Amino acid sequence: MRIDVVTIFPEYLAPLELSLVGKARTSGLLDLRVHDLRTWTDDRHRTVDDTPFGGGAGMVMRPDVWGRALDDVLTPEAHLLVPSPAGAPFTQRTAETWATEQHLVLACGRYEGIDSRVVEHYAARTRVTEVSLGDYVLNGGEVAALVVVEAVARLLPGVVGNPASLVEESHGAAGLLEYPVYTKPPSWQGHDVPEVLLSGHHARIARWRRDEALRRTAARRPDLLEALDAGEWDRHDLEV
Ligand SMILES: COC(=O)c1ccnc(N)c1
Repeated sequence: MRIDVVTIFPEYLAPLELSLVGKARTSGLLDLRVHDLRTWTDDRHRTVDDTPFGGGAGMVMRPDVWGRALDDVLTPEAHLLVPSPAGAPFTQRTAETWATEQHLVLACGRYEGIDSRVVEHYAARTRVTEVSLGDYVLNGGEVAALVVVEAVARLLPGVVGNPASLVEESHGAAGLLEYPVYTKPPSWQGHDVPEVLLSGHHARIARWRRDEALRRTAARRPDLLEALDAGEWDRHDLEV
């Protein structure tokens, strides 16, 4: 998979040289390219913004600079992603879908955002999605780009050592939050690991984990349970 990120702060994306995503780039599993938007400016001051039509505070990113950048970076198979608080919610399901794409391009806005004609222009010739991480505002799209790239890249075959570890995560296939995890020592600060996990009885352990996932989800994210097909579980499961 190829991912391009266009930003005025390329160094914001430096963490993607580390750990699993960094290894995926080195191994060639992920072709990640980070571009400085100022490459496509046309003046001595390398200007990327201007005052907003209609007045108001702040500055807006210019369409001409973004147009030259995206014309260079986009390919026919690209999906253009624009992080924005006004975007569609980014979820694990979104990450799973985007992990099957050939080419993602992330356009990171700053200031008050990118001139709206940029999305309008490219929506007529490629797939464009404005994407939101949640109901809050950031100073720019770069942090959102880090999240999207990590959430997608880790799903690419070969990136995570043991694919089985992707199955039982929060928001995974079962649509539940993940169960609590423990390691040595069996007792720590007076807290003991649940006995069942030391029993070696795999069926009981699996049942305990499912019950804990259901209990946590019901307590913290009842909205996720509403989304589950009612036939897949019964509320009496929680009164064990
Ligand atoms: C400038 O971008 C944002 O503020 C942003 C991007 C993605 N998700 C958000 N919740 C905010």
